[in-house]
Amino acid sequence: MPRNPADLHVWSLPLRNRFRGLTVRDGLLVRGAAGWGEFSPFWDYDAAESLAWWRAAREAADEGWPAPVRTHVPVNVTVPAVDAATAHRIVRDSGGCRTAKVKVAEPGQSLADELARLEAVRDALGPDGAIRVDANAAWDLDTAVSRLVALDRAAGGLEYAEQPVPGVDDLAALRRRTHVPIAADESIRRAEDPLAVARAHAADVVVLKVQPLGGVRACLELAERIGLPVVVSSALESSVGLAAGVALAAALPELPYACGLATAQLFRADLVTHPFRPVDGALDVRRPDPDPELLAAARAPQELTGRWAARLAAVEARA
Ligand SMILES: O=C(O)CCC(=O)C1=CC=C[C@@H](O)[C@@H]1C(=O)O
Ligand SMILES: [Mg+2]
Repeated sequence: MPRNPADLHVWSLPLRNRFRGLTVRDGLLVRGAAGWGEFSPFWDYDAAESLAWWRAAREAADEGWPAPVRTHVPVNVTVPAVDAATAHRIVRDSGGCRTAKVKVAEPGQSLADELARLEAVRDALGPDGAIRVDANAAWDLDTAVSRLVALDRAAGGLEYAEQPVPGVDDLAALRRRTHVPIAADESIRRAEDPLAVARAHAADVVVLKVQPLGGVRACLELAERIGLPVVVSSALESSVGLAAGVALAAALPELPYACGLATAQLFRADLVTHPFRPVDGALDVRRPDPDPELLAAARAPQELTGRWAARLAAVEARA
């Protein structure tokens, strides 16, 4: 069904540090009977791959989400591939997060940069915090084996390594060659068959993201079928989109790990008056509405709005 243009808002918000190669994040909000949904596939996702993201936005706008079973969601602070001093500050100012996820394998950076970052994060977190790393599938198997030895030592122990290598077979092989637990992210969210990870015993933990996996209900069903511990992470959404991740984390029967949903901290501005910021290392389970003034301030330039309209039309043609 075509949407009323008044119910669609294209936004663009600056990030504090480069993340996933981006310094600005943009997306589209859609309003329906159940509230606001967010559609914000990264620009390297084509129309076919963006369809799941649109399903998630439609679920938020038209149906809403299943009831929560908890009132708070423990979260990790996300540390981009920044220098050690910045990493230290990000962890210190994280709102009490006891888990840090540190980006590694950034193009142009050395192992020494990563070791310094991890040491700084450990220093800021103290001895009892948990540190995980995310390599976004950048290493080959042998590199991953040796890097994890060094990073594990610098961090004073790693909780897990997220997607150190690309494929399911390599994840499974790496898991046999390291004592660091393995989490699968891209092998779930960009895979033809997200259950292959479980069949191949390729991971100890799976990362689920609401938009790329087609909504909160789709993720709950997938979590049940995968049968491995789940970490809910954001896809770098505004706080309107983050609410869907929070709803998933709040509805999962078990939540043994901190979730990667504290990414509002990576934004310089947001669309809601009270963005999702951790207090005592956890987010409140709630669903904030966008603030009209903040929406107006984040309004995308006309050229970008046109590109999102074209993108949405291409995705809807496939829906
Ligand atoms: O998990 C987190 O702490 C934050 C979310 C996060 O890291 C990501 C969000 C969006 C895009 C991805 O490159 C990245 C990830 O790989 O998990
Ligand atoms: Mg990841």
